[in-house]
Amino acid sequence: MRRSAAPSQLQGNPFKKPKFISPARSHPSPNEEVAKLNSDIKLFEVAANKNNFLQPQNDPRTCNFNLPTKECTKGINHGDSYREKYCLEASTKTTLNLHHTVHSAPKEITVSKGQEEKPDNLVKYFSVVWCKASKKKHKKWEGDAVLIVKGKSFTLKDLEGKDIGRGTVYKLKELEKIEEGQTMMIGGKEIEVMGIISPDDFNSGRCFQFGGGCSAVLSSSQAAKKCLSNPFKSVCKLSSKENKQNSFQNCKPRHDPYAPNSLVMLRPDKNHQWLFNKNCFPVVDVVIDPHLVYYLRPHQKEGIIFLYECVMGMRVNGRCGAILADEMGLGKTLQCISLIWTLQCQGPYGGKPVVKKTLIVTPGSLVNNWRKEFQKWLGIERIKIFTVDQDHKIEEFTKSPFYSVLIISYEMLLRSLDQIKSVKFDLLICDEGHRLKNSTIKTTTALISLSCEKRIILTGTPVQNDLQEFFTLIDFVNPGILGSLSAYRKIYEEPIIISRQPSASEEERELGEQRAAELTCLTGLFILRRTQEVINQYLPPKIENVVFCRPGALQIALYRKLLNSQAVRFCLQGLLENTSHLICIGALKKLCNHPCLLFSSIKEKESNSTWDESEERNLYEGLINVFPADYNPTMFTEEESGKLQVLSKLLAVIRELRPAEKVVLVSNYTRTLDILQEVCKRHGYAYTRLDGQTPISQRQKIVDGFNSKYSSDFIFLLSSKAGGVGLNLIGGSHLILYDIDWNPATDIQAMSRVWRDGQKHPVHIYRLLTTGTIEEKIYQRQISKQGLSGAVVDLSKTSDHIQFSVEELKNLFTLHESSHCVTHDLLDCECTGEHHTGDSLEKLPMSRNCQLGPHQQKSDSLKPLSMSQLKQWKHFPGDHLNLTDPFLERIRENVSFFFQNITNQTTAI
Ligand SMILES: Nc1ncnc2c1ncn2[C@@H]1O[C@H](COP(=O)(O)OP(=O)(O)OP(=O)(O)O)[C@@H](O)[C@H]1O
Ligand SMILES: [Mg+2]
Repeated sequence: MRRSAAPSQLQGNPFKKPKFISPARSHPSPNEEVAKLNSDIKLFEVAANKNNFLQPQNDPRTCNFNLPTKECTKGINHGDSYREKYCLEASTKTTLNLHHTVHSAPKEITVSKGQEEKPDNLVKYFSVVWCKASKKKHKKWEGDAVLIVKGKSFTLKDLEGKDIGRGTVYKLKELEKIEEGQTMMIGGKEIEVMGIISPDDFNSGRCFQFGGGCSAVLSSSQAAKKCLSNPFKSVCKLSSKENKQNSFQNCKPRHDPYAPNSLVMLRPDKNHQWLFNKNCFPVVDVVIDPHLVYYLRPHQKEGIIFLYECVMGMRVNGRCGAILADEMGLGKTLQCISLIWTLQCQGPYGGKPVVKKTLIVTPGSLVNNWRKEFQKWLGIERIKIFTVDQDHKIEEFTKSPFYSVLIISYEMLLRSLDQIKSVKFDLLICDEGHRLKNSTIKTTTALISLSCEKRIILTGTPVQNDLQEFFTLIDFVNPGILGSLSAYRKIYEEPIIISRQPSASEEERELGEQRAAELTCLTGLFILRRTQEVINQYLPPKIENVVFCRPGALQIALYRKLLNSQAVRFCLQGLLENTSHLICIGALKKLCNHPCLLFSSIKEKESNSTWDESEERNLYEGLINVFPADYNPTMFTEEESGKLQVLSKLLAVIRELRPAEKVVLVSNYTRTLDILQEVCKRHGYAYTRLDGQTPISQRQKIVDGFNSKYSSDFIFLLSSKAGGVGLNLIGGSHLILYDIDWNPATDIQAMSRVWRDGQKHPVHIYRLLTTGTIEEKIYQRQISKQGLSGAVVDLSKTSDHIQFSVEELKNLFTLHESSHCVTHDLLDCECTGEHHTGDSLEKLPMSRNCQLGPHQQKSDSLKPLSMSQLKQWKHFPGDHLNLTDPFLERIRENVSFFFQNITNQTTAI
């Protein structure tokens, strides 16, 4: 009879475990087994030589599929349904460990206890698998059970202790000679005997799913609660000598793998066992704490499985690194916390915890956010975390065995590297890890020098846009996997870059594409990126507006004067130094924010002793005369800046229409924030502020204060570059980007602070741009192809890194005074700017540039828009008659044009 695997073979049968023999010994002939394993290892080598690091899988749960080279590139962006999809496309050759088990317990089986036969000397116990008696050829074992035999009578109990059969046999002999491997019909069921259970195991209840020392049989939720309230009791406690002796018998999953919705990790295959289970411990299911599973989103469950398989070395032979590059706000923190908590209490071999100490390195402003997230999901008792700050020195952690997780900022890590090296960390997590992209920078070298093998990088920005940086990140998590840097350059980087040149031949193009596909295939095994869409359904609507604000009269006059300056003219003739254009750009940007910023700048420079020789002289000459004679920058007015006027009205209307809602106000400049702060004061708006000067230790307090429903703060002033990365500002539901950055990633980072999990209100985002000015040009650059090439996703990149041709500079240094919206003029839109309701943007394929090839380009969502996508947004001039949005209605007077897009639209906004 051919049977499909029984649950015990799939998931582990606790009472089979005492009989477990490691793969190397389980075979009747050890030599044969070794020979087989060796051939497997050779297979790996061949695969590795072909740059294929996939492991063969013998686990029946494995989904097999071939990876067609071209399709491989998609693997890097696993969608929510990737397992399912690939499983359906099953074939038999190569295998990816894209499998996990989410069980639903059979409903009809209920928990019962105390029904055991009273054991006496004649009683024997067996672990069995069973199925209903049938004459079918292909039968399927239906479950594991315990067979209790007493004289001529028998009882069959399922793993929750419930009787599923009982009776007597006619011949005593039948029951007397039961042995392992035997199949027999009993009480209308066919059974196969898997092993003998000791009376001790039966009596203690250990042979049952939930049996504890006291043989209490709990329902799954009770069991989960029990584990949670005593996190260190169960598996972790089995370290005393006495307990060790029993540990083989005691090994069972910490949580019920069969409970409804349980999240069970992949069981290690033979090769993994061969490599990592030298002590031949029984294999135990690793089950995510049901308390956490309850909260996890589907993509987060997938993410945890992915991280688990990576760090356990199950995905790539012998490599334990992973990059979780989920877009911002997808809950990378929770996924890591779930992983840490799991590995700290469980392991596949004998249930022994895999990880004792974890090191989390994160930007300073997020140190306390991590602590908060640990507390949010696990409470304060389950896991002892230590955060390093001014009041908590690292020595406290190194000297105490009490803490299992250390959270430290990158800066502090450098300062205390020696102490950190003295601790053995089993897991290293680098949050916002894109900052490790350069292997020569100190932080990266410091982290590389740590001996920890299991390494995870978390980043919200895609990592494959710069191939050099890509190598560094990959090589950090899985050292050596791409070979040496020089080989990598030759094999991948050069052909890929050449293939992207417009002048590339067909042959070069094809080669580049294939290499890119291969590289993606290879690294896709341990890089996971999901896009914002996976959580859209949990988020409220997002109303995104690009608001083109008319410049004030003083702004226009000053703008004209600046463009006529000698400095700008020289720039356009290519006559000035490399950086001169940056000074001109800087001045124009200041002016757009508010003329008083420019005024202060000029005054500052003038008072400087080097003024006469300074480059600014050519730019600022005569400018001061354009300001009114008695101009006082501290007495600035709102009318002097188009954007400030709009902002002021916007704040007023939000206050009026949504008095309970709060606003995050973002600028990249501290001086601009000063002005915005002054506006808050003048209008009596309560505010709070976080910028580069805010001490790290204060930051989380400020964030928490603002997010609290009891806070009276109306406005959160945020310098996005200084500390916006990774922050959760869900207390605010309106976000105003007061100025624009060259790098769309900076703006996207800022915008993602409010539209994230936990947000209760519809989110309104306003991006303010001054009509016809450099701000529009920067925006166009962000959304046009040119803007995407290179500087897109790197937060450290600014205009300093962007090269401009004279032609581009000419365009930058032009003021379009008569246009309502130059950006719209460029869109090639049929509408006359009257009112255009584009298709919903969600329907359109989005693109984000990536050096790894065209196949990548249609997958992401939190990305800079392209021009054609913007065209699909609703757009209309400020004087349009039927503005349905009450907020826009109130600011229209100072606005020349709007673009609007709504995500997750519902009727109530
Ligand atoms: N399953 C969930 N249910 C409810 N809230 C969640 C869930 N997962 C995450 N969150 C919350 O969502 C917010 C964003 O999560 P998190 O900070 O981990 O995002 P992230 O992926 O690290 O984003 P970023 O790249 O911006 O740092 C947090 O407040 C977190 O507590
Ligand atoms: Mg984060």
